[in-house]
Amino acid sequence: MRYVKRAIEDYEMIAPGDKIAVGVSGGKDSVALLRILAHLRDYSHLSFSMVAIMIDPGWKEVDIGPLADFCSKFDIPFYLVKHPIARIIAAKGENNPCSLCAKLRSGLLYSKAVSLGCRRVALGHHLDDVIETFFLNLVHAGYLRTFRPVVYLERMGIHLIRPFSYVPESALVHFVAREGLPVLPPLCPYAGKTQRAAMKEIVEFIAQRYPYFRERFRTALQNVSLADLWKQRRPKDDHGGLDL
Ligand SMILES: Nc1ncnc2c1ncn2[C@@H]1O[C@H](COP(=O)(O)OP(=O)(O)OP(=O)(O)O)[C@@H](O)[C@H]1O
Repeated sequence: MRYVKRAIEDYEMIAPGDKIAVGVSGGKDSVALLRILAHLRDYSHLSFSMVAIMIDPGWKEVDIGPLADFCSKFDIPFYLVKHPIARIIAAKGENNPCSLCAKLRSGLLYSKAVSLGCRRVALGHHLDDVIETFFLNLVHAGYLRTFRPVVYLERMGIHLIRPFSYVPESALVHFVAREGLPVLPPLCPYAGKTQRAAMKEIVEFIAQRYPYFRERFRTALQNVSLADLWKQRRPKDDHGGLDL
């Protein structure tokens, strides 16, 4: 909770009167995010309201009952948006299904949020996601780049916020178990099989040797010595980072 509050403060993620849409996959991270934001809504000086939005891409049948009950218990309006993303991907014979699925899912999530009057969309990305994304971009695309705690999407007029940006994944695993939160089975057939899983192993390998690695990584992102980076390539040489 301390880390979440600090990230929210450091990056001014929540303003008085905000209505926040929480993107919920049913996985542990987004369910933990729902629980913690509901707690902050009810017991902190922050004054905001929230809704939960789940995009069902139609990979398989999922019983969302436990999640809907959980939302109702904590007074969080729950919206399920069904869209045949899985069918679209199968019809296209897509060779990068994760990227297309993520794009379509995000579009649906942001549009639903806007239609509900939400100008902030909260996502459950945590510190391990930040580090893994950095390494994915480094290794596969040759970029020093990862996602930010807050991003303004001008086209949609919304801020994406990532309140778990300072929180290591292990803390969320413990939190979810301790609170007995209702985590649904993965919606996605590719879960755990992506390139990200390989990066997870590498991050864990380094952290075993250097226990403060994750924390150091976070502070490093806030202490970039730009003057020591190399001369940048011209924009026409820019092939873009990985779409992660
Ligand atoms: N189907 C979905 N509907 C709404 N929001 C989603 C959905 N899938 C992912 N998100 C949002 O995007 C974030 C990152 O998605 P990702 O697929 O990387 O999930 P993850 O790291 O496995 O997290 P989680 O444990 O919440 O599934 C999630 O934490 C959630 O906020």
